[in-house]
Amino acid sequence: MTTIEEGKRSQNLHQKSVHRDSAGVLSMEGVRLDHLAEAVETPFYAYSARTIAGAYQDFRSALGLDVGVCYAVKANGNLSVIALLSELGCGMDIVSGGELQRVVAAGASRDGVVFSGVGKTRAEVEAALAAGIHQFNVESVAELELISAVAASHGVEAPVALRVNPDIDALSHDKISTGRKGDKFGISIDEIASLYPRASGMRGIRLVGLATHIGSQITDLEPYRKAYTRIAGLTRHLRDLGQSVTRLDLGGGIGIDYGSGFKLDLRDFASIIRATVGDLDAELTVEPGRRLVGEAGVLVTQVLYSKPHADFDIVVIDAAMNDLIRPAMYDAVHPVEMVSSTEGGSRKCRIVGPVCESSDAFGSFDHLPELSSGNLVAFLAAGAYGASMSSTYNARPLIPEVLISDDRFAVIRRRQPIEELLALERNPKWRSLSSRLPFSMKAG
Ligand SMILES: Cc1ncc(COP(=O)(O)O)c(C=O)c1O
Ligand SMILES: N[C@@H](CCCC[NH3+])C(=O)O
Repeated sequence: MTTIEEGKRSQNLHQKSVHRDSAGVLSMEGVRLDHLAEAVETPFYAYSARTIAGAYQDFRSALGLDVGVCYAVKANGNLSVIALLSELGCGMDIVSGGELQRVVAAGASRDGVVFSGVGKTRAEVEAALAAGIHQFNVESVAELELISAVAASHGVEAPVALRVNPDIDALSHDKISTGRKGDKFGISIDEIASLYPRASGMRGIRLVGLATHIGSQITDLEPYRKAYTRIAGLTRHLRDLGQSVTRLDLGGGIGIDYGSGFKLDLRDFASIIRATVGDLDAELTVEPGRRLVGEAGVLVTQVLYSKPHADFDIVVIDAAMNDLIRPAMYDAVHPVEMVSSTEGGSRKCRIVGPVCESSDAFGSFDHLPELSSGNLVAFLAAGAYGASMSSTYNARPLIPEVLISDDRFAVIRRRQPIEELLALERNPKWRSLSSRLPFSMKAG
């Protein structure tokens, strides 16, 4: 990932969800973002339904119909986004009971759900079994044993793939790499050959195959080639041992363009899949998140104040790290654009949010005009891991999300009224632990 000092303008505005209309105003599917900012108070996220659908179709046409696509819900779990992808035929990759509830509430098919994650609880396993999901991607022996016991106690079999840690460096940011030895994800590739036959004999387990996921925002195909080659070798080895391996889940992680002008070509990704695991006659699945929704979203925000310095201005906007944590957490830089283009020179600025942390900063930029109070700016490529990672730090309410489709918009998450949060804190309900409560009544 780029560092915070390398803030860029978007090199390919036309490839993104927004364009400049004839008046020079940033628009999404015919909706002017300045008009939207009058209808929905800033800051807010706006997503283009057409761009999300287009991103899904890109996967479909690159991979062909025989590779399943499960959307990694963590990237953007808004029900309208899940529903949009599900209606197009996309399956879902979840990592928590909450995401399962979201998928069910959005009306997505439960038999298209894959459940990943290192810390599935008994309650989550029970909920997923009751929902009849497609597959558990199991990340440890202890988790396998829990699923076995829970499924057997309910008299059902859990469809299980073992998530392999292939010990491959995805060459992405350290904090979002998941497939190196020592990362917390998956089961070491060295252990799988002995574990697989044991797992296939466990009660309550229907072992269907292998899964892997090496990291996120991957911009180099070689790690995929290496990881999938290892998975192919392992599959052949297991089959030589007489084991049945019918499904391979190849994970997600395909990167998007955050302003460099470069992103992986999905047809090259598809070629690697075909070259490595394509001849294994297995059901193949990929789990993209960011690549399906990232470029579809913008964060629209307003300048509050500008503080002039000798060489640059510190520009305080009304969005902050609690709304978009990626710059603070990964030193990521999202391309920024004025909503209304202005003629004239540029002035170096450092864009910061109002939160009381020095890391509440969005980057340094030198392509923008001198910014002043009331100017609208939009951070691009903010559809993934934006709203879904937001928080209420500094008692800032969660901001609205808006879906735009063909000249129309719908508010799909409203600004969270602080009163809702305050009610419980103001009136704590005291209870005694002496009475044993059923699980469903526990605090929470
Ligand atoms: C198991 C799993 N699958 C899929 C994804 C989706 O990743 P991305 O949004 O980078 O495609 C993630 C996140 O890294 C993940 O942990
Ligand atoms: N949250 C990360 C991606 C993590 C993907 C999930 N393992 C980001 O914003 O880039």
